[in-house]
Amino acid sequence: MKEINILVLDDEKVFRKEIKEFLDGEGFSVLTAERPSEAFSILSENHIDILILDLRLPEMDGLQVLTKVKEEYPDIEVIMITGHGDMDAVINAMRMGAIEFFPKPFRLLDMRAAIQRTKRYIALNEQLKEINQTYSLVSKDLIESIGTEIIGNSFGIRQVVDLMGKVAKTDNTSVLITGESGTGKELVARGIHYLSSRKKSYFYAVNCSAIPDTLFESEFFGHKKGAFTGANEDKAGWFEVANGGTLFLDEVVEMQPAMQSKLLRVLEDRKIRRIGSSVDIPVDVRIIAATNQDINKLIEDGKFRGDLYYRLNSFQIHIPPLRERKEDIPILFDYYVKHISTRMGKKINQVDPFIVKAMMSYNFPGNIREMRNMVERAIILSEGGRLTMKNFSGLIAPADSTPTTGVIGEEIFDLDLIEKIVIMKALERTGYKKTKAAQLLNITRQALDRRLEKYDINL
Ligand SMILES: Nc1ncnc2c1ncn2[C@@H]1O[C@H](COP(=O)(O)OP(=O)(O)OP(=O)(O)O)[C@@H](O)[C@H]1O
Repeated sequence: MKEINILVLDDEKVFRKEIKEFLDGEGFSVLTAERPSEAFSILSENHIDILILDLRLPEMDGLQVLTKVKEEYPDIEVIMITGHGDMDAVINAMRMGAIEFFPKPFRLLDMRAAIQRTKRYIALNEQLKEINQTYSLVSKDLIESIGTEIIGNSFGIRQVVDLMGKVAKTDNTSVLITGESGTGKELVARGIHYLSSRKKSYFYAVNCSAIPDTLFESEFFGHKKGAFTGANEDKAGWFEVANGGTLFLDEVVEMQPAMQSKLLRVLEDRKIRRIGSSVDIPVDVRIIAATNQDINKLIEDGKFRGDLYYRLNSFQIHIPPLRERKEDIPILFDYYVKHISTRMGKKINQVDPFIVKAMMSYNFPGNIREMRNMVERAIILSEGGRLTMKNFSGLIAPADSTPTTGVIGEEIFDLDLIEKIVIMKALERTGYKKTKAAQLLNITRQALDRRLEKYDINL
């Protein structure tokens, strides 16, 4: 742990001397100040981790000093020293972010224990900050808005984040985000919204595959009371709700052809009309659409309108699958282990290096979502602070972690291991559809289930 620098601000000379001698003797580096002005000049020139602050001071009181310190040096932890009967001030100080308080007189040993606690807290905070800064490609503000970080270091993901920032500078340009399931399409869409001038209005996400055909039109455009049976009152549609903001259309290719035409018209005219109404309502919405399907093929097959595609595709962002940016795998793994274990309050201090090795040769059909779920499950299963291959049942141990029996060099002779590898390959090829995988393996579905159980492969 790094050295801790302490500043003591107290107008009592004897107290300053006594506490400095004691804390120096405990190995801390200690500076002292008699008045707030002196303390602020020390703070401006030195790195201080902990401020021990008396409540009653000349020039300004301790609470005012606390407010100023928290504003100007938010990372400094403050331990308040109070007199007896200052309970209101203590409550205020704690509310304003003081970490501990001590009524005078107190035992120096108790102060040492409080500093040790604060030291551990500072170390934990720095660790968290490190996690947050490591390979996060977006700013702290954006992380707060979109609710998570965008982690990675590959050319592919850097390019995605770069395009996200560029298109966010435009106001109306429609965006089409393509990429397999779990690659982060919604995350990128949120990023565009919160980086853009529309960030103060709604980001409204709609999963087009989840809306029954009969409800599509009223959900998007709203309706007037009495427009159809069940329309008991006037209702705004999503275009109106998201007015001024961004409408994210996930799985856009699932829209019925009639709705596709209506969406195209809105994109062209920038106005909508509620069902049953004759009044046009202007809408100012950026559309971000996403799909994990081959949209060109759907156009060829007549399932998606080419003209709508060209309209949506003013700007395209393709997110490559995780298997095509393998250098992100160790980074994401590291991030999720730290992040999830901290969230669960479960300490992981030993990680089997074969896990990342196995992940590097795994295809991740479910991309980052699959990685996150895999790590979460493994941390739940882990025991004694150790993360081992046993906790990752879907992963095949790399050849050099398997027992020497059954393996010579690159060649595998262990029948069970061969069977497991072939089953995993068949599952990967068929997008983890068990019935199709069983057909490919030329066995029955029940036989596949038995083998999945035997090899402890959980899907
Ligand atoms: N680069 C990344 N860094 C950190 N987390 C990520 C990254 N990309 C995706 N995720 C996480 O992976 C999960 C899946 O992301 P998201 O829902 O955006 O994917 P999607 O492509 O929209 O999936 P689907 O096509 O199934 O809707 C989310 O929890 C998201 O936070």
